[in-house]
Amino acid sequence: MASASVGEEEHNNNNKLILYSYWRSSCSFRLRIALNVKGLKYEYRAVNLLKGEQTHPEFLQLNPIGFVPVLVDGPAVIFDSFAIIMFLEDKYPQHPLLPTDIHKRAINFQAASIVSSSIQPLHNLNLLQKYIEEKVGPDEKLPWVQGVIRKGFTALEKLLKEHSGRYATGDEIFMADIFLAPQLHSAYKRFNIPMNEFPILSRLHETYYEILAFREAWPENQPDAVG
Ligand SMILES: N[C@@H](CCC(=O)N[C@@H](CS)C(=O)NCC(=O)O)C(=O)O
Repeated sequence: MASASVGEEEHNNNNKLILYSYWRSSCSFRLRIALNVKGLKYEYRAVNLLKGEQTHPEFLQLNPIGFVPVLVDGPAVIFDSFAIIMFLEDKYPQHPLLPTDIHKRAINFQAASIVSSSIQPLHNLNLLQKYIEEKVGPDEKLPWVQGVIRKGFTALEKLLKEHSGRYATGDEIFMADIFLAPQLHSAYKRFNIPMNEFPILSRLHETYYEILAFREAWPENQPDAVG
C-alpha cells in the first residue's frame, strides 16, 4: 500500500478520504482526476489487480463485486466511479463537475455513460484475460479492444460536435472530461487507436495533458506504477 496526497485545498471535515486504486485502472483514474479537480486530498491505497488483490476477502468487504475504485469517506464506503463522482459532487460542491444547464448536464451524463457502460466494460481486465485471451486467442485481444474503442469514439465525436469548447462540453472541466481523459490516455498509450479519425477527441486529449489535476492523476504518476 502506498500513500500520496494531491490537490490544492483541504476538504472541509476531519474525515480522511481513502481511495482504493490501481495505477493502470481507467476507472480509478477518473476518481483521481475528480478528487484533484475538487482539490480534495486523499490517501492512496493500491490494489494490485494483476495479483488478484481485488478478490481478497478484505477487499470484497469493501466492494462485493471486486473492482476498483472504492472511496472511503468516514463511514461511507462507495464503489463504482459514476456513483462516487455523484457522491463527491453532492458532498463537496467546490469546482462543480456538472453544469447547471440541464441539456449540458445530459451531454455530460451521456459521454460518461458511453465510456463507463459501452466502452470500458467491454475491454476490462477480466474479459480480456479470462475470456478473449484464454478462450478465443491472444491475437484477438487487440483487434477486439480497438473495435470497441473506435465504435465508442465515433459516437462521442458526434455527440460532442455541437458542444465542445476548450473542454468536452464548453470551457469548463466537467464530468465528461473526467471520463474521457482516462479512456483517451489508454487509447493512445496502450491500444494504438488511429486517433486521426477523431479530431475533437484528439484535441481534448492534448488539452488534458496541459492540466495539472489531470497530469497528477496519470497512471504513470501513481505510487504503485510499474515500468
Ligand atoms: N463500473 C465500475 C467498473 C469498475 C471496473 O471495471 N474496474 C476495473 C478497473 S478499471 C477492475 O477493477 N477490474 C478488475 C477485474 O477485472 O478483475 C466503475 O466505474 O467503477
